[in-house]
Amino acid sequence: MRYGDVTAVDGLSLRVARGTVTAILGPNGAGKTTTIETCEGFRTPQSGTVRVLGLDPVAEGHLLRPRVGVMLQSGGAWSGARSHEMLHHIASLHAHPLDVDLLIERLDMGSYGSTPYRRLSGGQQQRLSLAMAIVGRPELLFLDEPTAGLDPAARRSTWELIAELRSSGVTVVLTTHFMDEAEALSDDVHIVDGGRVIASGTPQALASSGSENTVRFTSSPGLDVVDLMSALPHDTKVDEVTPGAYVVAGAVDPQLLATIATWCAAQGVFTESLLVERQTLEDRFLELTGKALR
Ligand SMILES: Nc1ncnc2c1ncn2[C@@H]1O[C@H](COP(=O)(O)OP(=O)(O)OP(=O)(O)O)[C@@H](O)[C@H]1O
Repeated sequence: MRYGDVTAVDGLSLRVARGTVTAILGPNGAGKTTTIETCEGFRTPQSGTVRVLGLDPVAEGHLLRPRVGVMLQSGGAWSGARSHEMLHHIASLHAHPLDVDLLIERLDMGSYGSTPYRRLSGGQQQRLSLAMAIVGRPELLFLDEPTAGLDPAARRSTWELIAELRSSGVTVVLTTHFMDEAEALSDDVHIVDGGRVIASGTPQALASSGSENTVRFTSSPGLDVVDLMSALPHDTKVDEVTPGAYVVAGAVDPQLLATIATWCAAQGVFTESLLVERQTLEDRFLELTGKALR
């Protein structure tokens, strides 16, 4: 998929099994939204093949649309429409919609039913978009960053809803920047970078597929991680995940720990709480892409 001179997705290949939750992870600009919008039929790829429920999403979009629910990253609703009107309208377009009032109650949307879409908070817009995506009882659901901007309670309840949909046989494809979300929800994870899938597997298999251990330490914020990387063996990645909290991913051995401590000493700073841990999915993502997720 190209936008003018920009190649957004190139040779990306993935398959989603029915009745599963698949998470597409990747740094900003990796091509996740482009991939998902191509599967939804909103974009026509210049080359390659896309089949969704066995159908061509562009040429056979009219057959696909009644069977698929879509939650876009933003927008997707008329700015002046009131949220309950929107939901009733979308429901009326489907043959066997969910009970709208029950859905409003389930998603805790009762208090802002008559508020126009443009006046809703970001989180409320997200809830409405999710409701619009599922009200038609889709067989397949595309969710582009479904929990971005949600408070922790709303995020948890969205996770519960996605798990319930999966239990009832719905296939879900979602993009996310949250590793815990991918780990908690998905059967399969595809890590995308530079428009390609660079790793795939279950969250557990992916986490354990890289270097066995990872090193975490805390020190002064803003250390020069590029300089630290140059002191460490080739292929070792270092990232400051939050100010003063560092993660080192690579082949961990006693010499590596000594080098980190020596390098910190040369900067005149302490290495505090130096820990060797098993790799998480987030560490593996960092190792593969060289980029922190958020
Ligand atoms: N409408 C567009 N016109 C031109 N370039 C675009 C357009 N949409 C996306 N791109 C480019 O295509 C590439 C992939 O973008 P895409 O939105 O698919 O990434 P993403 O993985 O979803 O990113 P994010 O996590 O930031 O949402 C980026 O380089 C982006 O700048």
